[in-house]
Amino acid sequence: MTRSASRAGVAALALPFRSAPVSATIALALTVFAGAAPATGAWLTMLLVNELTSGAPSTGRAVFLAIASAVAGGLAIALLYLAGYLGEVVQQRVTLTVESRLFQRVAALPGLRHIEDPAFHDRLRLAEQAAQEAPGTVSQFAQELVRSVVLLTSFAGALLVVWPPMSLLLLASVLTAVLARLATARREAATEEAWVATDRRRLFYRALLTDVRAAKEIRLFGLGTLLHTRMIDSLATVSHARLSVARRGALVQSGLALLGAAVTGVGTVVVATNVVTGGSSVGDLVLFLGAVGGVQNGLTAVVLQLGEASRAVRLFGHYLDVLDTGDDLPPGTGTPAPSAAIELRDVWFRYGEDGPWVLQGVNLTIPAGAAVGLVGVNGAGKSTLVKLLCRFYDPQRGTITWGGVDLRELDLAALRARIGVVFQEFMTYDLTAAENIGIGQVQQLDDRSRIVAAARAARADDTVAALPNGYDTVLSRTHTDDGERAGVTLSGGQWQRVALARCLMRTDAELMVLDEPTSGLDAEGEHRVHSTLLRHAQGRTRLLISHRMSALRGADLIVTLVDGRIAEQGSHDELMDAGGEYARLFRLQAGGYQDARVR
Ligand SMILES: Nc1ncnc2c1ncn2[C@@H]1O[C@H](COP(=O)(O)OP(=O)(O)OP(=O)(O)O)[C@@H](O)[C@H]1O
Repeated sequence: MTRSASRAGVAALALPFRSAPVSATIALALTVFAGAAPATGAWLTMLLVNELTSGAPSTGRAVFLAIASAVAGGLAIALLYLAGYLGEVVQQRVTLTVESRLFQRVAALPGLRHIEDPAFHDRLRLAEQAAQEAPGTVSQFAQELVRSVVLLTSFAGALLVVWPPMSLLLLASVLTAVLARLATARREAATEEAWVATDRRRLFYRALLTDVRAAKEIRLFGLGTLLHTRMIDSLATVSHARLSVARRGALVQSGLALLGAAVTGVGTVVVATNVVTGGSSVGDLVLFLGAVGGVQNGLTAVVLQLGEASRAVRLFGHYLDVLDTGDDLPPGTGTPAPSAAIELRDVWFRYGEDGPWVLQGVNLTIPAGAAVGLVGVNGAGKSTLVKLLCRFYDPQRGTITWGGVDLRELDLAALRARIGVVFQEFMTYDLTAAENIGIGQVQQLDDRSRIVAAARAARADDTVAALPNGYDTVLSRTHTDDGERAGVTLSGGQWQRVALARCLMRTDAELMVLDEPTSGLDAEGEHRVHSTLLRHAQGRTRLLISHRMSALRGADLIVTLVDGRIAEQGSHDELMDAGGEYARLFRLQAGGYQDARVR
């Protein structure tokens, strides 16, 4: 076993004892008792048979032995059931621990690198599966092993007394079975690893088929059959791979079972012949058959569990890997200075090591308290720049400073607490309206007056107040609230106002970023948002991204981004006079509104 496999094995084995120490220990003790019970029963049966065939049997002894043998059998079964229940208790506690630790790690990842990495998602899926299974499987194996060791020790004496070579024959057949099962387990684990991406695709198609947001397109474009076919094809591919490994394993195991039966046959013939020649008693034959049956059943169970455990241990390594995943951004500890300018100096950024540069040597000063408009065609790099300001990634070259301090040196939570953003792809949460707004400042989630104030500032108050249950209405088509009342959903523009209200919950934020904040709003709504922002964000630094050029006209500074480079910057008038990219885009849009009847 490699070092990492033994580490995974020990960790998986320790998990039940860490999660539920008392239940796990009692379950183990009960299993040990249950392991000794069949051998005790077999000894008692042998004594009973010998008593009955002794020539002068005693009724009292025979009755005692019969009752004792029945009690031993009953006790063995009762103990197993009890151990089974405790095993379930342990399993539930392990599930809690595993889910909690796994998703605590995911939730604490500071940047977006891991969460955007398909390999990380593959590992996470394997980790979740394995961490659910492995502790139960490994501890079952450990219990089975303990039970079998007790059982084997108690039967070994019997086999050695009746026909010693039988022990060696059984040992040889068991070793072969163990090796074969381990090889199958390795193949099973490798198959899961090889096909996890396909399995995730299946889950993706399945989720799409039930996704309310995708439902309209799926129906209009008639995508149901396509998605269903792809989902089933993925499932069939994975099933086929699993079955082929299982088939090979079953063939090998049946061959080995036949070998075991042949060994038993040889032993039985030898002992039966001894009984005929008077070398052994009938009781000896009964004991021998009980011992061989007991040993073979016990060992078969152990070998099967061993296979499960070794497969689970290998996959459990992925769980440990996820827990060990390093932060995708090095931590900083500095405190941001209040009311300071943000400076980008020769910032170069690309998403992947081989990918194209998205930002190419950006130099920009965002003065404290200014309203800065960012303009550029699709894909120019505007949203990427916002993500760097929130430090979701670090630039490959150059620096971004706030108050003269590199963002990398600032405490990440403190940095992000200073920023309020309405992202271009903002979230619509299946939560209540109040929660949808309140999570903008999660410490104030229960502060209804603050939530209402934010909604008013974003002009979302009337809409929310008119909902069937006001601020407590669940904004969802697929979830009900605690009182089983169906949720409702908002229009695109109404959602946008709720997202804006969420951002405005951050009354202390020094930087407000609005990435396309008004694209879903009607003309009147857009005008209101801008006047709201002027009022509520006065004195704060504002970065506004919009394709509606008129929305940025009043900004203190307008910056044009072309292919990840700053092409020009200045006020609206300066840029119009310069006649560059900004003036071109502005005229293009303004031209669309010219109509002889409009003055
Ligand atoms: N997470 C990502 N991983 C890889 N590439 C990305 C990612 N996000 C954006 N890109 C790429 O970076 C480039 C710039 O995208 P960005 O979203 O910054 O543009 P934008 O100026 O905001 O465009 P738009 O006006 O369409 O919103 C695009 O080519 C895009 O494909």
